[in-house]
Amino acid sequence: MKGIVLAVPSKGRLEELTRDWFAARGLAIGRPGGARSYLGTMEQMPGVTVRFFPASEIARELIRGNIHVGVTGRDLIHETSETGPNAVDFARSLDFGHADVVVAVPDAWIDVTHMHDLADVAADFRVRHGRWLRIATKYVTITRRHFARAGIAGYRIVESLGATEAAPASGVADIVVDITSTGSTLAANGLRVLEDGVMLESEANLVVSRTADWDEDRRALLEDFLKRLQQ
Ligand SMILES: Nc1ncnc2c1ncn2[C@@H]1O[C@H](COP(=O)(O)OP(=O)(O)OP(=O)(O)O)[C@@H](O)[C@H]1O
Ligand SMILES: O=P(O)(O)OC[C@H]1O[C@H](OP(=O)(O)OP(=O)(O)O)[C@H](O)[C@@H]1O
Repeated sequence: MKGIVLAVPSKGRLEELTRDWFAARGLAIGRPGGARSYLGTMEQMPGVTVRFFPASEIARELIRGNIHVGVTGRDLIHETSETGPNAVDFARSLDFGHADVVVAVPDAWIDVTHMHDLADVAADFRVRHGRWLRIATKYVTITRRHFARAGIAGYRIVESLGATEAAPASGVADIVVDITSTGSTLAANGLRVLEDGVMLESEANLVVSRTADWDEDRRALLEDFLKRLQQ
């Protein structure tokens, strides 16, 4: 029988929580080769091949159809490509990895509380400051979509791979789009989320690829797998 490939996070904050989640449902994931090995085991489901990838690569490979099922953040599916959400099914939310992708501005921008205020700022920015409004983010796709919806076109994205919240204070950008969970990183950097600035609510999900190679055997296996996780 043909099997299915399940990808789980190899590192980062989702790794341990994912393994705990499966173990709690009687489907323990083993990593016999240790933390440096990228092949795992799920003894209770012999048809399932477990692979370890970074969460962002899991999103990309699910969309491309190179893996059948994976655990990753909802935000990463939306960010990886505009059409990402159409290429997958969010089979279930896993109740961890909760975080929001938000637009945040410096506390000092007291008149800017909503996206429409930001639209006014962006429209004037070039005349006032001689340059475009700069947004620091690693969420480029989500930012473009959300800003287009809000009718904001006058901005430039400064791609940031870490410590995004530091960008306004260091003069690298004016505002940020980033993920927030407790809000403490934004607060510590003197930034405030706009009142309608939540662009996406994310959490870890069990995601099924629609573009992967599915046949009858694999569908039956998926059904069995999902049934065993139903609790
Ligand atoms: N502070 C947070 N609290 C909860 N979940 C978060 C938080 N920050 C990010 N996440 C979620 O965790 C997932 C990414 O996890 P993580 O940063 O460990 O992944 P990664 O791909 O290994 O990261 P990187 O390669 O950027 O280090 C995303 O879905 C994101 O929404
Ligand atoms: O709202 P909070 O609970 O403060 O969490 C938000 C922070 O968590 C993430 O950073 P991470 O720890 O992944 O570091 P990074 O800068 O390397 O992405 C995110 O980019 C924020 O900086």
